[in-house]
Amino acid sequence: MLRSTLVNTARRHGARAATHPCPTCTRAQFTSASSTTRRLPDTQSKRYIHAAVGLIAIIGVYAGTRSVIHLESRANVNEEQRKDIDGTVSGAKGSKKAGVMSRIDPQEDLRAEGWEVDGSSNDSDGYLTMAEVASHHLAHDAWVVVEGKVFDVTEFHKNHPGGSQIIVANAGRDPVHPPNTLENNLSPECFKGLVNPKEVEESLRAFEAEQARVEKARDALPEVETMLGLEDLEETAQSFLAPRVSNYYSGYSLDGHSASQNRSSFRKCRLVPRVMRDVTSVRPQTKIFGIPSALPIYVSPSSNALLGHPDGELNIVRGAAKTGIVQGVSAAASFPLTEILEEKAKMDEEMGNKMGMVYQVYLSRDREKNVEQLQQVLEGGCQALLLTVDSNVGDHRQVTEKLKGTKGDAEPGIRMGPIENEDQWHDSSQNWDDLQFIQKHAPGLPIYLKGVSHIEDVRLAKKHGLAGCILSNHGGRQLDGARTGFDSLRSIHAQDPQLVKEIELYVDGGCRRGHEVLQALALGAKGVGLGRPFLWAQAAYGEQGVIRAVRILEKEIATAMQLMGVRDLSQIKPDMVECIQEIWK
Ligand SMILES: Cc1cc2nc3c(=O)[nH]c(=O)nc-3n(C[C@H](O)[C@H](O)[C@H](O)COP(=O)(O)O)c2cc1C
Repeated sequence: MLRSTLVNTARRHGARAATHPCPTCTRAQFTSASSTTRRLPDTQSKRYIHAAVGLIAIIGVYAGTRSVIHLESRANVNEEQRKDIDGTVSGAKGSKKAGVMSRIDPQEDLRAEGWEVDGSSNDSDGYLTMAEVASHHLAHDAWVVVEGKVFDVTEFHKNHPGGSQIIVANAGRDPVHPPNTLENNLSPECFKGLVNPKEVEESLRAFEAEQARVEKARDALPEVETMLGLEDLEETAQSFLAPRVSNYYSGYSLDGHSASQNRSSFRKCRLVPRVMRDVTSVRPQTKIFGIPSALPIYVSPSSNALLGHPDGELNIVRGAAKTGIVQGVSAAASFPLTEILEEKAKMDEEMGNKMGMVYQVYLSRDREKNVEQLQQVLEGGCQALLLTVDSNVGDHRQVTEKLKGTKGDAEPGIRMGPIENEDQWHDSSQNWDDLQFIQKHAPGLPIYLKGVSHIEDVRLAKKHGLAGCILSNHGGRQLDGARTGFDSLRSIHAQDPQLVKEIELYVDGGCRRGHEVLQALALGAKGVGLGRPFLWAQAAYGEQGVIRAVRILEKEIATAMQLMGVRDLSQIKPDMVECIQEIWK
């Protein structure tokens, strides 16, 4: 009976969970060959996988301390399943369905299935309470609940491909995780026991209510055509997304100095247009990372698009393909790379044209993980590699660590423990010698270093035969106080204008207007990356939001080109931008 409760709960997380698993645990599975894993018994596993309830599972990372959310659609629940589900619910609430609450040892079934149950329980029915689970919320003592099962993830989180913090941030709670992902990567000893189904049901209900609210709010949004600037898209998305999602997207490290300066650094420049030139038609086309692009912009790789919208990164694939811009896919994307590539293949066919896609990687402490990843990237046909080098340790987003214990978040009062940098996907030993390893395992792929600030590092990148650098402070999400990408470009251009011509430079961080793109181009950048704007756009309007964001920028870029008196991007010269000390308010 208990098992049926669990299975029914799992059914509610069924079919799409199998195809849209937790991004981070997808990558855990991707690397699971070498780890000690314990699969669910076959029968149970099959029932989970074949369950027909539509689920869109989202595991979200929210700024620094990260959160897990799944969106579930019950639209395709058939009558039989609905009875099952409702029966489970009413059973859990003490209905006439006998058994669920009256078991002496609810863990017996699980033992029979081969789980090691240590007999932990602290309520009269033999279950663990959520209060008990909540007391294990620190990096060195971390439990999570998945489908009513409690796991000790203290050791596991250190190797979690999506980073340690996502697990630690969810320690002590039920992150409403899809079945057959996290638990498949845990050894039997990690299993601690079961949570009372009543409590599991309550958390699902709260989750469903929140999902219904978001869906309703999204349906009531103004037409996408009313969005006139990128900031409209951001405001619109923020108006209805859950605080933890907004907070994750807008999040920054420590005091947010770098994040706010990203925006303001563009205001330290004035454009100096040329006049009386025929600019009846302008050509904003260029190459980004060596790939033809309709505009001198690209989607900067940003994790967890699924947090904001059930189609997540797939929205960006479609929007980028339809508008002809290059998409940077994050190593921490919510969808597995295979699914993103499948969507790309569909779009390539539909558009009769190969869209541009590049993949972002972090160096793992376990290089074997990178080898598998790079193989997938090569086989999948990504056209360049962005190696993010500004994240050799995990981020420190105090603002969201605080949110973890505030109203609207799951368990008031819970705070993160001391930050422990044990995360395998941030390697503080990374250095220039590692480039050989990447070059060896990604033969033929142009490599760009993402997150460079210092001119000497640009010179070293050139010396090591890299295709280019992205001047960036990671959207202000890593080293707070780090110089902005645009300021780095200004400084490097001022010190060594020749260098800017000898290696491709890109900029990201804070760019929100077409004329700002031109400012960067005037100082020698090949293009500008935008991160948050595409996350907000897809969160609010899905694919249409991404298309709208690109159209807004296209119009702004084309108009700015006309007003600057340039017909194509090669006509934008350094003397057309003047940098000043004061910041325009
Ligand atoms: C929510 C979010 C997630 C991000 N995830 C990644 C990532 O996985 N890898 C990476 O290299 N950069 C990541 N970034 C940084 C972006 O690629 C980019 O550097 C930054 O967002 C640019 O600033 P902007 O958002 O102001 O345009 C992320 C940024 C945000 C906002």
